[in-house]
Amino acid sequence: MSGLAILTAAQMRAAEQAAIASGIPEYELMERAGAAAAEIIWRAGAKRDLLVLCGPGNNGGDGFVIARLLRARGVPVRVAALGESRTESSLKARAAWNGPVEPFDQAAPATQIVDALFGTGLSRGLEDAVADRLSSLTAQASFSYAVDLPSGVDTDSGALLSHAPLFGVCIALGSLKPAHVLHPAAGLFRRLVCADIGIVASDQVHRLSTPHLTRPLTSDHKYSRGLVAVVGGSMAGAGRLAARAAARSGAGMVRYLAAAEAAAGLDAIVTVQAKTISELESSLVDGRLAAVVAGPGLGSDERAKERLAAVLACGHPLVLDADALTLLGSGAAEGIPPGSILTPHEGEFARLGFNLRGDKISRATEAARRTDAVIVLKGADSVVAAPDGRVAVSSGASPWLSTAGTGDVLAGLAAGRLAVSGDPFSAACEAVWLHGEAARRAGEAFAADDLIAELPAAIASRL
Ligand SMILES: NC(=O)C1=CN([C@@H]2O[C@H](COP(=O)(O)OP(=O)(O)OC[C@H]3O[C@@H](n4cnc5c(N)ncnc54)[C@H](O)[C@@H]3O)[C@@H](O)[C@H]2O)[C@@H](O)CC1
Ligand SMILES: Nc1ncnc2c1ncn2[C@@H]1O[C@H](COP(=O)(O)OP(=O)(O)O)[C@@H](O)[C@H]1O
Ligand SMILES: [K+]
Repeated sequence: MSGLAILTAAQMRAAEQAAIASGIPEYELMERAGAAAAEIIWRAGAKRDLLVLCGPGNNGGDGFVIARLLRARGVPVRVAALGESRTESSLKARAAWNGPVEPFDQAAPATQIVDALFGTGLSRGLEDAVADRLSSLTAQASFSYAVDLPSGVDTDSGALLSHAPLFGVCIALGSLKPAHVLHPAAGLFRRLVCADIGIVASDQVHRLSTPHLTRPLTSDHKYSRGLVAVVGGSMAGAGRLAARAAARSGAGMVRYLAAAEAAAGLDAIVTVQAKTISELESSLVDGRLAAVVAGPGLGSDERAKERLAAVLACGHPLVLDADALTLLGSGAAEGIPPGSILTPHEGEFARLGFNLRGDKISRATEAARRTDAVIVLKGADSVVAAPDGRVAVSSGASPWLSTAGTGDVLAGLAAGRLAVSGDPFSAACEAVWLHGEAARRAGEAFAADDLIAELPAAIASRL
């Protein structure tokens, strides 16, 4: 499963250098980038008047190419530059522009605006006056495009180095960058398009793509399709949400290992009384178990600790979430069975005690390496990282997911997919995608239970 590649600024520069070494001149890359962007702008805005804001580097160079090509198609184009062009290619692009260049601080608004001020070379925030003017010109335009990146964002972390407006379209050049998928930068445009300019890049880190799921075989039976156990705890509702999500994930069978007299809320789920540690231990002794979920509603007292210890000792691939992560704390680097998945949100991630700084992709990748488990670092931009360095980043999930219990649903779903395929990275990717798709189908103001009801349709859409 692989989607669009995501490259850091340094990786993008290396890929660009490799393309140049293979015989494509840098200026040719700029012409390709400008042509691809001009085509997208032409299709959206046709002959509406256009203002291109050009910065001093190659992002500005792309802007001059866009201006020239659209003017040749009959678009009334004006160009405003922020100072002189400073790179060889941008000087060439500027020289090829056959119209006037206005000073940036005096440019009048236009129906369409192109932000080609800064891209991957931005090293610090824009000056306030520049950021304010960019925002004001963008707000006054009906069509707005950010070339490569909205000016003011940090390419590798998605942080805002200065304030930036909301753009209609962001035109990523050559490949995606982390700022296209990580918040807050990923929230600065309504639509993202990636223009192919002939750069070849590894997709070790990529945008989460739509999964290809398979139907059960005629030879399948409930155990071959995957047996999931959900470890119940003191807050039974959370465990039941996980169990019911697992039951609608495509897995063959779900057992709910109850800590109290409570059924799982779906007759198809087999409730096993596992109040005592020895009951829990013996219910986990089953070679057919393909995935065990623990954490949702587990609790944080001594009993919960003992239950978690029994789970960690069982040897089956685990999905650990919520209280299990909090109880693990800094013990997460040891003792997690192979093939497991951890699904922390940022708060739980911090409690795992890795003391990692930096962008979300790097932190999740390092945590996956240290735990030898797949990490799903959740949020509006969920990062799925495998110990071998593969990463998939999901963006664009419904903000309505920020409601209680949706994480429990994700944990059960991940366990179900893990039981089906046995591959923790693809299982986690499938779960995050299906979770997002179920949310899209559930619409607005849904409860976590409603999300579960949408899972079969979400799965059906990918068969
Ligand atoms: N990497 C590639 O493969 C390609 C890159 N292209 C374009 O080139 C861009 C990168 O170009 P550059 O590396 O020249 O960088 P940028 O054009 O993003 O800007 C860097 C320039 O701005 C200055 N600068 C940085 N932060 C500033 C600030 N806050 N205020 C004032 N000046 C500041 C720097 O000193 C440098 O001169 C990409 O985003 C893309 O648009 C395309 O031309 C084609 C291919
Ligand atoms: N603003 C948001 N936009 C998109 N998805 C979100 C947002 N906030 C949370 N989510 C998703 O919702 C789920 C919440 O999980 P979690 O925080 O563990 O909640 P709970 O513990 O209540 O189940 C995660 O899958 C997360 O990625
Ligand atoms: K830009």
